[in-house]
Amino acid sequence: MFARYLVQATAQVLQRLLRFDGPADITLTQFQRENPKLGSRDRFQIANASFAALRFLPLLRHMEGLDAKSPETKSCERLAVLALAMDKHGPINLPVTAAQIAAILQTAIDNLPDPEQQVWLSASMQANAHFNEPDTAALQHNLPQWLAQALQAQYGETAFVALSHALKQSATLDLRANLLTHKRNAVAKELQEQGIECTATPYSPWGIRIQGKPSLRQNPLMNSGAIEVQDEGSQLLALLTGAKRGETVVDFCAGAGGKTLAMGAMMRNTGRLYALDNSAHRLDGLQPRLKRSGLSNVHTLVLQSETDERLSRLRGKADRVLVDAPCSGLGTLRRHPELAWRNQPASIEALQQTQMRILESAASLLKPGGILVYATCSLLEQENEAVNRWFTTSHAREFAPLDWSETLQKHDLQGLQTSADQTPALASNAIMLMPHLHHTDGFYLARWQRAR
Ligand SMILES: C[S@@+](CC[C@H](N)C(=O)[O-])C[C@H]1O[C@@H](n2cnc3c(N)ncnc32)[C@H](O)[C@@H]1O
Repeated sequence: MFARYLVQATAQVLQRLLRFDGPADITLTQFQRENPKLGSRDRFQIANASFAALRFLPLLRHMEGLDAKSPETKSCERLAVLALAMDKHGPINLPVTAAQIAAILQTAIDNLPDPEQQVWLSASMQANAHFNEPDTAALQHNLPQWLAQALQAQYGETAFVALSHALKQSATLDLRANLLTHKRNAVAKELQEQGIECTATPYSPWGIRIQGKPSLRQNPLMNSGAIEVQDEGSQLLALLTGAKRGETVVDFCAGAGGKTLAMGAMMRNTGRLYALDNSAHRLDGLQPRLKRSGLSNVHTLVLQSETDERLSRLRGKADRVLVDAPCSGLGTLRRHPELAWRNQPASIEALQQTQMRILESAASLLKPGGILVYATCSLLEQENEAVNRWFTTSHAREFAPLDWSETLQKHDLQGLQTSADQTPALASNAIMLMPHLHHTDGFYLARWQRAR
């Protein structure tokens, strides 16, 4: 049976999450901090149920929504019961069937702390017995209509179904071994000796995939800088920049430095690596990680804007520039399911303008022959291929699109190349990492070389 306090706590979290005014993981951490008496099992259940609710919101609303006029608190309690039941029921197989819905509702009935709710749940069960599968596209993909339409048009029906299913799964916990100071095998062995099951990631030469979600916060390997939590896709993005010893490399949108740290290790702590961002708060997050990493070749700079005049010092100097652009983050729905609901078509248009402005300024930092990499964790053509086309056309005299085949071959990563039935046809200088194909977050990468 679900304890009454557990339903209430989950409902309180949902009430905050459904305002869609911030990242879900931060809201959840904040709630946990405010409620220190919750045990670790409760925290785990609340987190799982809340994420299930964000992933399957239309489905839960459909199951709950027979009495749509119920006040917000009551509605959140109902959603909490359903989300806890969904989590207890186990993975949802898409397409959702009437039998699956009935099983979730039955789990809810069987575990109710409050018998009053049985009336509502029984009514829901009866109504859902007439659930008409072909009429419920939105309940199958559980995405906002505008987003589902955009992805369907871009990827085609088969790939869209596989992709939307993959986006509903919870992401694996991936680590990057810090090859500056450690060997991947040695780190993996130490984790195993601690009782943490893990394997090497399929593509990244630095990656370790953990089974389950053990807490690593106090782990000595973390404290010593031997490991960083980083999705395999992010690791590959850093790898594919090709950063080398002795080079001048700019990470234009460094944030808390996930890719900066990986590129610093690739450069073997030589050369100069600039970590830039317009958010001081995000760059602050890099400092403790830098300390642990053993890197001393990183220089951070908080930008006023992408055209900050202090950038003139770097103009024409860089061998490589990475633009890990601010984007919708729709490729990361496995870990940030709220982004499906926080983004809107108008916000995508605004993002595209920012992406172009940043790319324009970042390109000016390259020396002749230097390489520019543009990346997003978006799945939308507007933030990816459209920006690529714009840059290629508007800078045709100075920047040549550079395809990826040589680099993929060098790292034995030909498996990353997708065919036209898996992703939309991509420009010759672009590749995508996809949750349903590569089991990473979704990433788009394009690159160009500056004329010599
Ligand atoms: C996708 S995130 C980068 C993530 C980071 N590279 C990592 O690996 O953790 C995009 C970053 O771009 C930064 N940003 C947004 N607008 C910017 C601008 N105009 N100039 C520079 N950075 C900007 C954001 O603060 C954010 O940290």
